[in-house]
Amino acid sequence: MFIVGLTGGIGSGKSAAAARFRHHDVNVMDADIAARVVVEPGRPALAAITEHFGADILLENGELDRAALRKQVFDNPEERRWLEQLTHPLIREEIISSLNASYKTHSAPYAILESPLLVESGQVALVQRVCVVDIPEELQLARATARDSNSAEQIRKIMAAQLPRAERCAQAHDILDNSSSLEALNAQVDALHAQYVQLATKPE
Ligand SMILES: CC(C)(COP(=O)(O)OP(=O)(O)OC[C@H]1O[C@@H](n2cnc3c(N)ncnc32)[C@H](O)[C@@H]1O)[C@@H](O)C(=O)NCCC(=O)NCCS
Ligand SMILES: Nc1ncnc2c1ncn2[C@@H]1O[C@H](COP(=O)(O)OP(=O)(O)OP(=O)(O)O)[C@@H](O)[C@H]1O
Repeated sequence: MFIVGLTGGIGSGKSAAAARFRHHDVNVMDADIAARVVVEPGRPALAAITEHFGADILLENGELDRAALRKQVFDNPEERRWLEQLTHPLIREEIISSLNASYKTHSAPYAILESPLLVESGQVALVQRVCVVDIPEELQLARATARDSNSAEQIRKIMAAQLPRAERCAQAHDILDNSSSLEALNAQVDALHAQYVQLATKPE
């Protein structure tokens, strides 16, 4: 299966680009969803997180208190690394099984793995090509702050835990410039889609 990794920092426009790929009936697998599945109640990872951080890290209904954990890990790089060494291998397994389960459910001849940490987590090994959604960091901060309940300070901390813009772009085969309108982004996605269809169907 030809898989394109779609990455970019928080608020760069991955979901917006993914929506346009879906419009072309491309199977898009979202790593953030896999990351939520592996910490659902009953999963071993949630028990390990509760043991490490204490029962206060759970909501009354037994689910993970994501806001509480977000605060813990983005204020403290050591705790973040602890969480990542626990969850990243599980997220990777979840991505592989979801991609296998959804194989051939869409008409496009390739799939997309949408992941904010494609490079940082090593998920890049699962894909044949890397597409980066790129915007200047100030715009990233402005869009992410406008969308989320997170403060600008919190978004800055999350950005600091991700690859710097230049390093991420250096990994890219393709770059989607999302610094202007959604129409401009969509036009770039349409062009890349045509290219990916060709790449995925060309004879070996
Ligand atoms: C800390 C948690 C509980 C916060 O949950 P919350 O619902 O507030 O955020 P959500 O999961 O939707 O992530 C929002 C964005 O934060 C960024 N982000 C999340 N985890 C990380 C991380 N470890 N390092 C850098 N950025 C991250 C990404 O841009 C992501 O899109 C959660 O992000 C988490 O479990 N992170 C560790 C797992 C992970 O690395 N996930 C990223 C996908 S592989
Ligand atoms: N070209 C654009 N013009 C204006 N707003 C945009 C544009 N692209 C995306 N946005 C807005 O910016 C915010 C971030 O975009 P989006 O959710 O697609 O980013 P993301 O990379 O998926 O973020 P995250 O990693 O946090 O999930 C959203 O509110 C979205 O509507």
